[in-house]
This record gives sequence, C-alpha cells and structure tokens, in this order.
Amino acid sequence: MYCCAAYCFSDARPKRGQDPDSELATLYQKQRPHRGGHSMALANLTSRPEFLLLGLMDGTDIHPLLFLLFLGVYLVNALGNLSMVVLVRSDGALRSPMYYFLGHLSLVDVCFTTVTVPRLLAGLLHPGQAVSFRGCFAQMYFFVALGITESYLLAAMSYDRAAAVCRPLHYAAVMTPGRCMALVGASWAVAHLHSLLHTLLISKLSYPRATPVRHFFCDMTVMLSLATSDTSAAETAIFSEGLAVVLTPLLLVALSYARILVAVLGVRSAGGRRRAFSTCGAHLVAVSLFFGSILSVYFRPSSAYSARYDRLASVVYAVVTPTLNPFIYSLRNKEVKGALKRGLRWRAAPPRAKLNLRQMTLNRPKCIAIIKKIKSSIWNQVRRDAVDRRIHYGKMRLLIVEPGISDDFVCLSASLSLWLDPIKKVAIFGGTHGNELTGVFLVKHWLETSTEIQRTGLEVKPFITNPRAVKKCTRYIDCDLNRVFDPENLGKKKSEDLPYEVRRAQEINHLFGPKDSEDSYDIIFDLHNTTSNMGCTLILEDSRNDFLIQMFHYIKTSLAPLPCYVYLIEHPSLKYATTRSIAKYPVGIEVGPQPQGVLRADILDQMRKMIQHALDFIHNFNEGKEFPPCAIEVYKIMEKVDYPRNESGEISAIIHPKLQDQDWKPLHPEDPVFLTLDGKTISLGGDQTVYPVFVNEAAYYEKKEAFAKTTKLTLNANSIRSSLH
Ligand SMILES: CC(=O)N[C@@H](CC(=O)O)C(=O)O
Repeated sequence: MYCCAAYCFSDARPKRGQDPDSELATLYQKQRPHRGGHSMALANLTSRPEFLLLGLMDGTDIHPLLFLLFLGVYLVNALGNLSMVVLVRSDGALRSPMYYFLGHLSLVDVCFTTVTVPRLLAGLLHPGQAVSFRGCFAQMYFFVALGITESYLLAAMSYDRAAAVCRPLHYAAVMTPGRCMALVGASWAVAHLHSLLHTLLISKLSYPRATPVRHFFCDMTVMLSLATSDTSAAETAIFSEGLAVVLTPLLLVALSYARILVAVLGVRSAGGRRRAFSTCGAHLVAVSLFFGSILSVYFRPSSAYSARYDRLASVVYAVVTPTLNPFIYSLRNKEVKGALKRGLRWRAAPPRAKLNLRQMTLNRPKCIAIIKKIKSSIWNQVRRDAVDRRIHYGKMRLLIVEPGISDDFVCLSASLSLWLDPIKKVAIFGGTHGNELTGVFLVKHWLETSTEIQRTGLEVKPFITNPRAVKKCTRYIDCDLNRVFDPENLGKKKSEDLPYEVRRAQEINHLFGPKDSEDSYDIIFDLHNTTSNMGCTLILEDSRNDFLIQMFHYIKTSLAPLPCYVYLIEHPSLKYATTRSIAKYPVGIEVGPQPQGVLRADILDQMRKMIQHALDFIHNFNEGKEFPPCAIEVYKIMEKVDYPRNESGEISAIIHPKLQDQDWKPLHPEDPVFLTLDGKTISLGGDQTVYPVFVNEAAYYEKKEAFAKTTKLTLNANSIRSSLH
C-alpha cells in the first residue's frame, strides 16, 4: 500500500507528441513549446518546478527488450518476496528470529523496488516523463526510508547469525522476541527520521523549472546536482548524519561476519568449513553488493557525479539485491523449501506454534545447566563439531539445531530435544513368513480398504512380502526371507539359480530400500505371529534409537493395561538380517500364541491395535508434537538355548510344562526347563535369573532353538520432535 502510494504520488505522465527520433538536447530545448499551455498553467499554479525523468538510458529511444528484462526481474522480485512474507507469516515451522527478520526484509524489498521499478519501466517505453515536485520528493522519501530500513535489517540479521553461531547456548537469551521486535522497530524508525530530514533539506533547495533528470528515479544525489541554490548545507548533512546512519549497519554487518568467520575457522572438518563458507559467501556477496553500490553513489562530493555510473550502481541496490535476497537467504534452506511445498499443497498450516523464540527462552535454564556441566575444553569441541549436528557427551546427547541461514550452516541453538526429519513413507509388511496368517490377513484387507491406515501427509503402503510362501501357507519356499537381507545376499548377481527368497529380497530392497540409503522407506512394520505365548511384542534392533523407543513407549502406554513387551535383538552374533532392516526405522511386531496357518480374533485385534497406535504416534510426531524424555523396559537377547539331544542329534527332552507358556516370566537357575521321556527334569542352571522368550516356538525347531534367554533392562530416550516444527 505504502509503496503504491509513493508511486501514485509521483504521477507519471508520459510525454505525448514528442519526436521520438530527436536527440536528447533538442528534446529538452523543445520541451516547453511542446508541452503547450496546460503544463505551463499547472507550473504557474503550483509555482513548483517539474522534473523530467530521462530514465535508465539517455535519449528518446524506446527499449522494449530492456523493458521486458526489468519487467521479468520485477515480477520475480515480487513473487519471491511476497511468497516469503506469506510463508513466514503462515507456516508454523518458520518461527524463529531468523525468519522474523527475513519476513520484514522481504516486505521492505518488495516495497523498495515498487518505489522505483514501475517508473523505470514506464520510462523505458515512454522516455522523458514529467514528474511533479511533490511526486519526486515523495519517491525520494520512500526510497531513502526503505533503503535504510533494509540496511538496518541486514545488520540485525547478521547480528542474529553471529549470536546463533558464536553463542548457541545463549542464543535464546540474546534473541528474545522483545529484542527482535525492538530491532525491527528501530530499523523502521531510524530510517524514516533520516529520510524525512534529508528529503526536507533537499526539497528546500531551488530548482530550475522542467529540469531534465538523468536518472530513472528522483534520487538525492541527482537532485543535489540539479539544485541552483547553495547545496553545501544539505551536502554536509548527507555526509555527516548520512554517513553515520549508513555506516552503522555496515559496521555491524562487518563485525558480525568477522565473528562468524572466526567461529567457522574453528570448525575442524574441511567439509563443514566449506559448507559454512559457501553459505556465508552468498550472504557476503549480497551484503557487499548492497552496501558497496550505496557507498559509491552517495558518498562522493557532487562534483564527482557521473550520471551513467550512478544509474548503473542504483540498479544494483534498487533492483538486483532486493530480488536476490529471498533466494540467497532462504531458498537453499530445507525449512523454507518444506514450508513452500506445504504451502503449494494448500495444506492447512500447522497451528501457530507459540513462537520458537519463546520456547528457546524456556530452554535457557536447561542450556545454562548444560554449560555448567560441560568443561570448557569439551565445550570448545562441541562448538567445533557443531556442523556434524549431533554431539554425544557422556549420557547426554545434544543436538545442534540449525534452522539457520541455510540448512547446511553451522548451528542455531543447542536444545535437549532431538530434531528429527518428519516421517514420509511407511510400509506394513505381511506374509514374510507365509504361515503367520494375521499379518497376511490384515495386509490383504488394507490393500482393499486402506482408510484405517491412512494418516494425513503420510504414505502408508501395505505389502505382501513372500506371496509364494503365502500361497502355499508355508514359512518359506527355499530359505527364510527374514534372514537374507544382508549385504552379501542383497548384492548377489541376479540369476534363476538363486533361492526364491534371495531374489525376492533383492526386489523388496529395490522397492523399499535400498538398505542404508537416503531413499529407503522411513518405517517398515513387519507383522509376525508366534506359536509362543508372547502376547503383544515389539522387536527393536537398535538400543540407541530415540525415535523407536519413543514410539514403543507410546504404543505400550496406549495398549495398557494390555501388556506389550519389547524384545531387543541387538547382539554381536545373534542379530539377523531382517526384511524390515532396509528401513530407517525397522519395527517387528510379533503377536502370539497362534498356531501356524491359523487365525485367531483376539490376536488379530491386538495386532491391529498396535498398528493403529503406531500410526497415531507418527501422525502426532509429524504434526509437531514434542515427546518428552521417556524410558521403557526391554528384554535383551542373551543366548539361544537348544533342546537336549542324543548322539544322533535327535531331541531327547521337551519343554517342561512349568516353562510352557511362561514367556517373559523370570526363570531362576534352579527352575525346570526340559523334561525327558523318562520323567527327568532338566533345570536352567547357571547363576542368573533370565527371562525366556519364544518358548517352544514351532518355527524354531529347525533353528535348534527351544527358547531364548533375555535380560531385563531400561532404555532411555531423549525428547524428540519433528524438525519441520
Ligand atoms: C517366530 C518368528 O518367525 N519370529 C521372527 C522374529 C522376527 O521377526 O525378528 C523371526 O524369527 O523371523
């Protein structure tokens, strides 16, 4: 609005009846007679001079190509900056001082260019327009005010970056919402006062009537060079007050970047340093272009005035940098890209977070407590390793969050919360073992009606992994599919001679993996049944996985009072290469007791509930819910126990009735575990109480496993939240 007003004020009136081929000088000598009585009368009426803007190029030629070029640049500018303003205001993920400043910068940028470019465009098609005295000074006023606001905002932003990089743990205390608002308010206020002073001073000078202005807008230096009265007072003001006003932000920017540079030089890894430099570099170029061109135009005596040079330099700071800003500052940034994608999908913006700023402030005491705990030498290392994102210090794990200038830049703040990528792709596998029917049945059902497993913004794919085994209702055709997802099998050359399950594993790896890659599915739930009395069981493969511990905690709490156990299969030699292991977060779901090839309603209901709660957890996580630190009880595999066997390898004793169905129950050294046909009891032995699982599992007879011993322990997870919020 504000810049539209400026433009309207400066009422552009293309000169009609001009001879387009006449030379510049002739044009302006001829100007008065051409203008006729109307303009003269107006000039007499207002007794004010008029200015004739010659535009970007001298002469009276029309420049359609330049017109198109600047029109294009202007549209890109308006689109880039206005989208930034809308995004920053509407997307919950962009709530940090950085984006707060960026929003204001974009607003200023679009206004700043609107003050000059439409007039410049008009000048390219109709050279030599007349601008009224009021219009000219209104344009000057807004141009100066917005230009200075821009430079102060750039200074505030570099201060913000320096605080984030150099004092990550104090960041929240430094960049409080109040301080951010004060910085922005001060930028606007200083700029307007400064502009008012200069505009008043320059407008008080006298000008010849109908003066040709060799520029594309009414700028201070041009006006000074045109004035017929003594300009020394105005020039002194521009040099003294103006220099102070322009140099202050420049100095602040230089200081901030110097601090950032020192911090970045301390980054140990060459890659990290290069990344930081490349990002810093882009900003530095933008800032130097802006300030460099301003200084070179304004801070020369009027005698050194060169119309051609000034116009060129003005194009840089009035048009080029404001157009580049939104791209340089944001479009390399993951968060802005995410917000943009969300915006384009027209998805409702997440609820307005109570400002990240606020939350950071709340984290402050925690942060200070951490600093006190960490000795300074270690703290230095923490800072240096910041580009590596995650820092482990003893039991404490810090994450350096980086919604900074760009996603690959150093850091913004240390937080106790782990900021993890949102979940996008989830698969639900059934039929990995063709005779474990609950998963097969549920997956087939969801392949037909998927409403139950759909969640907004999430891709959930049900999938039968071993269709041939399912068809024959057998565990597998050639070998166990749930054991062949190791690099060796996955890397084998394709051939008809390979076991069916190995070929199938390669296909599944291609569809949902590849294992350990960026493209792999985020989560795979693999649905299994056991003939053992294990109830609801979640299988965990990695004890340090905060996300899965949080998910399992959520499922356990949601299922309560129904018990849900967590079986941890992390072990140097007993771990196996599961189908789900190609996902970033592999989840085994095992429910029993259920005989092979049989369906039971109670087991089906339990498995279905587990999936529902798991999907709800993912949905909450994606929506930005922060999950506070939690702890879960898990049973970690220790050893597999085979049946007693005779010399020919035949089983000589079976599971003791006192152990049958006692999965998860404490088993003491003297407790019976096997019973021979002649009635002899074999007890556990050893000196440790253990927790048995997969007791008498049908599928494990061939694996020579009567049951597995586990030990009970507690796993802790840090607080987690999605990095897009
Ligand atoms: C009884 C059974 O097959 N259990 C699964 C457990 C798992 O998925 O990790 C298996 O051994 O493959």
